[in-house]
Amino acid sequence: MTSLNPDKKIHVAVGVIINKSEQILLAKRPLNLHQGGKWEFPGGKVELNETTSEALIRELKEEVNLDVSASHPMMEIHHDYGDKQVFLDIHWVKNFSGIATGAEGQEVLWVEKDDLIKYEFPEANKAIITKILAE
Ligand SMILES: Nc1nc2c([nH]c(=O)n2[C@H]2C[C@H](O)[C@@H](COP(=O)(O)OP(=O)(O)OP(=O)(O)O)O2)c(=O)[nH]1
Ligand SMILES: [Mg+2]
Repeated sequence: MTSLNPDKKIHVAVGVIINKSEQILLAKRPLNLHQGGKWEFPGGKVELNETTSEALIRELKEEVNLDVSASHPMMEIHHDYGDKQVFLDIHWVKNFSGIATGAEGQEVLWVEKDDLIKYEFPEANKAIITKILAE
């Protein structure tokens, strides 16, 4: 990222959503998107004048139809995919209601923490999985 192109790095709000059974919600990225076909933690781009928590509330309603009441910072990851540079601002989401559904037609799954290693994620997510398993 250079000062001449401050918008080049995409600020993404990412939610590690945990239910009462300690399972974590995964969604499959649509094939046509960047890193398509891989599993992700739901989330999306933070808009101007929006906090990460606000972006998560909006994105998790849009993407998986959950009503989030609070989220808490977990970690930040800067990653360069070559074709795209991302700043992932990852939050824990433990306070929510509703039934998770792929509101945009994507596959969604509640997964046991120990099973996370069985899924294919974008490269930047490795550190997130490590952190979840250390909890
Ligand atoms: N949501 C999410 N994005 C991730 C994860 N890991 C990872 O590298 N990313 C990257 C992939 C994308 O380059 C970027 C998310 O951007 P996106 O374009 O899908 O954001 P969005 O959901 O707001 O999509 P859009 O509707 O604005 O197009 O972050 C993850 O676990 N969850
Ligand atoms: Mg998204």
